[in-house]
Amino acid sequence: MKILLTGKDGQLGFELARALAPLGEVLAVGRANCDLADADALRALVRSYAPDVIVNPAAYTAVDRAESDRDTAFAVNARAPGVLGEEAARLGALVVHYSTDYVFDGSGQAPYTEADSPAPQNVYGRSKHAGELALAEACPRHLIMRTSWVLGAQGGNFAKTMLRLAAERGQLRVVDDQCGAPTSAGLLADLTAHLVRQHAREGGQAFPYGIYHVAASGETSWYDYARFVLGAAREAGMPLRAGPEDVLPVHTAAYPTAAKRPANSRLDTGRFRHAFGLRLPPWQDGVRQVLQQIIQKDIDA
Ligand SMILES: NC(=O)C1=CN([C@@H]2O[C@H](COP(=O)(O)OP(=O)(O)OC[C@H]3O[C@@H](n4cnc5c(N)ncnc54)[C@H](OP(=O)(O)O)[C@@H]3O)[C@@H](O)[C@H]2O)C=CC1
Ligand SMILES: Cc1cn([C@H]2C[C@H](O)[C@@H](COP(=O)(O)OP(=O)(O)O[C@H]3O[C@@H](C)C(=O)[C@@H](O)[C@H]3O)O2)c(=O)[nH]c1=O
Ligand SMILES: [Mg+2]
Repeated sequence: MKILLTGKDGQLGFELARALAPLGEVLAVGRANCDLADADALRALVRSYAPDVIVNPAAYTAVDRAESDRDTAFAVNARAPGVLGEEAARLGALVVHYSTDYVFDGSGQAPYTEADSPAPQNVYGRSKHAGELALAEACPRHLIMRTSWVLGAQGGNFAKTMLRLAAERGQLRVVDDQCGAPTSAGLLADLTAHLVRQHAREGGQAFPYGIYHVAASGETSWYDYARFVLGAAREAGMPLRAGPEDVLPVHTAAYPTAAKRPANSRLDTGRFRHAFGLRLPPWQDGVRQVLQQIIQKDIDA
């Protein structure tokens, strides 16, 4: 099996390079050898490698920056998945792609299902939703995993931001009225490998292609997540100026950002768990694992 992996230096791409390695020959590309905003170059790359599977974690993920950089966000998040889909369809290849809780408007308290209509509130969310549609239309053999609040040891994320701020300051202010589930890149990569393997064995008519909500189980707010991270980091002996007790809860209105974020980022993962018979561990497990890796990296450095 030949697998083309984009975004190899991102949080998820880094973990996918590890998790996909035992399944076949993996061509892992990053920004340096594959600019996703260059549709012609992307098309040429897929044609020359002719993969059986394309795994596409590359994305424009700077949520606030996207508000003032709409064209790039759409080129990477909307157009590129369409191009990958078109080329995959010609090859009969599978495309695995990732999307976000930010496609929803975040109203209500109930977890969103795949049947709920997206209504993104920011440019990033609109570009990711456009990418879902472009891929699905171009290539019926797709798996789109909509996930939330991704964190990994490689790359940037909220947990790392909290560790950095807590090392610099004695107090942090974090919003407590946006809820979701932090999901580790390692978990998403391992789940992806299971799906790719299952597809290689029994792909075809019976395979449950489509869009799935995939996140760690449980839920939290950014505020409680920040407190959890600082508590675990302190237990592990990290030198921090601010601990969990130094995090102040604030309302979204008191923490202005360029992009509007959904208050409800809960994803109902029932469809995924039943279709593939896989369990989604609690978010705390993934956060603890990533923190251990970050701390180990610190010690090694
Ligand atoms: N991060 C999160 O919280 C969430 C992410 N997702 C989705 O999951 C997927 C993986 O996200 P994650 O790993 O966290 O994202 P990262 O931002 O960690 O990684 C994305 C990678 O894509 C690369 N990239 C961006 N633009 C281009 C381009 N024009 N050409 C080539 N490469 C490019 C980035 O490079 P560079 O660093 O140089 O820009 C980076 O290496 C994405 O589809 C994202 O939308 C879904 C929900 C939550
Ligand atoms: C740094 C910081 C953020 N916040 C708030 C802002 C925001 O509402 C929330 C999270 O901030 P961030 O900017 O780190 O997170 P953000 O970049 O919005 O994270 C999102 O990224 C994209 C790619 C996704 O797909 C989403 O699932 C989600 O993970 O916390 C504070 O309240 N205090 C702080 O000190
Ligand atoms: Mg961010």
